[in-house]
Amino acid sequence: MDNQQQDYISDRLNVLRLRFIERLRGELAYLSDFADQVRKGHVDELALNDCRQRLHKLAGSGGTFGFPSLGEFARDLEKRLKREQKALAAESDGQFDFLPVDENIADQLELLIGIADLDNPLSTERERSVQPDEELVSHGMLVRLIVVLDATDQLKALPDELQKYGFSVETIESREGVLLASSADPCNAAAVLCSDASIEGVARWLEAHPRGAYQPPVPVVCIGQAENFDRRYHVAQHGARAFMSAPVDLPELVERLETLVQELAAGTKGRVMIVDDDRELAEHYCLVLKSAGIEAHAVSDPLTLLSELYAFEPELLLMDIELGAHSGVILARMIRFHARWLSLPIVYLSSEDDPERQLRALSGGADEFLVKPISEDYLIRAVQMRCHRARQLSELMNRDSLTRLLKHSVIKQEVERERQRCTRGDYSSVAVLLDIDHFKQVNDTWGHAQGDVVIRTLANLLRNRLRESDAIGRYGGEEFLVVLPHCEPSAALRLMSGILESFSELEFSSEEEVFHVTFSAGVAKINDFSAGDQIIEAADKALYERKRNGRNGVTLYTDNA
Ligand SMILES: Nc1nc2c(ncn2[C@@H]2O[C@H](COP(=O)(O)OP(=O)(O)OP(=O)(O)O)[C@@H](O)[C@H]2O)c(=O)[nH]1
Repeated sequence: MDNQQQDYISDRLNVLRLRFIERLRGELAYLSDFADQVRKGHVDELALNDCRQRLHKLAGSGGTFGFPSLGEFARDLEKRLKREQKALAAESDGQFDFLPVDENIADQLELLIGIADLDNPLSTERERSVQPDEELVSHGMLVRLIVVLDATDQLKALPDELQKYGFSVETIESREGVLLASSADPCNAAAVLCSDASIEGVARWLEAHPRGAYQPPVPVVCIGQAENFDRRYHVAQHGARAFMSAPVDLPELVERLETLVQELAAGTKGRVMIVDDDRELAEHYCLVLKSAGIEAHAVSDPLTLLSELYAFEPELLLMDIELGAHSGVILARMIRFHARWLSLPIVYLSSEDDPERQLRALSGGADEFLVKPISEDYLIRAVQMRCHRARQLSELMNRDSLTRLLKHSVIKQEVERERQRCTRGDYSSVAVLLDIDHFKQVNDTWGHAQGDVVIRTLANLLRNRLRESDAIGRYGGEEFLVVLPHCEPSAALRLMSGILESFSELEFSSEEEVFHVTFSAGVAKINDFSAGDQIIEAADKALYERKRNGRNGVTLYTDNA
């Protein structure tokens, strides 16, 4: 997010605060009038309920917009009113139009009005948070690594080797003066690689380049000979996230880097829907989350909740408990009627702070409670953590454990979904089926474990070389299926030929012997077919054709393939 967007968010937050103050004036006038009615004995059940709901809203939003004491006072008064309401209902048994509300409530309301100093809200100024540069941390795009070279030469060959896997690699010297004076900015790197001898200097260098408020530190991967506990402890103490023994096993290192890169990207992202009938508050939360790079969407009308869920597909739902005439607890139960949303984490964001009532509300189908008012910092971190966990769970369900690519059934569905999308949008998309050549021979010669390394390496290479919008799945044992939206077959052929060449150049080693592996691919234009299965069948025919005519190449499906 650039400075302009951050400024826009700050301006919008200010507008919302001013709007809240305007609304607060109206609310206070209402409460003052209500206090009069209490003194005159002119309060009925409906009015009492209305007043309690207004206090509930103030309790939730006061602190957020710079009036924390007012919020707290409103919360206490709301509880008081709730008790009063219960007692009066039991006493009157519905016999009277007006309820004999305790005059002390009127006194309390007047006190509340007195503490609301509308001209002096507390500052809710926020720090400008620095956003992760998505291009450099997310999968499918150029991932930037920094290799810190030193006299030990342990990392000398790494830059060239890592570039073959599709990483963009920058090198710098480890000598402290050079490192600190270097123009290389580690903040935008997905990882820093160094030897164990350089770890202290690297740690100091990273300290001099702190990342943004809500970003995890740049992961450091340390490579060295340190076999003993003390050395490894020293490396961990200086912040290394991974340690690998030299000489480094390249596919293992690439895999570790891939995991770190994905964790880094996943840790800061998120897709959240906020349901709150208080429009300003909902928009405020949205803006706060957006300022930290989280996608957020606000819904104020419970009637549109389900359709908005399907349209936005959130990873997390934050919902108020009292939504005017509707209850968040019942809405949570309704959401669970739909199998699609059974695993959606639902968190109540409410001013309800009574643990007993919170527990009762949770039994309705939600997972957790966050109590309003909530600080911006806490909201962002809480959402980031929960989205991260939700994504981990969904990855477990949808991803293959060996390669972390989409599972067979998921990638198959993706082909059909893309067919529908590109037909609707009238653009060209492509599906590619890839199969490793003579893979049985690889297993037979080098062993099954080495065969697994080859499969994982091709998965990593595909992840690095394809766009984030592309879908990559493990279709079978050594077979991969890729969906390339917005892509012409000619471009897919060029792209696959490039990946094919890189893959054939990679060196695998077993028992000191080096071997190379190739793959073949079949390409089909998605738009040419009326069902997903036909597309996969066509790509498979093209792949078979390729295998027949000499492997290590790409073939486009044509009617006579
Ligand atoms: N190591 C390993 N091997 C697997 C895995 N899944 C499938 N295989 C093996 O992959 C091999 C596929 O062999 P074939 O289908 O005969 O094809 P191929 O040897 O690749 O020959 P061509 O496709 O004609 O080039 C079989 O030996 C499977 O046992 C896996 O997860 N790990």
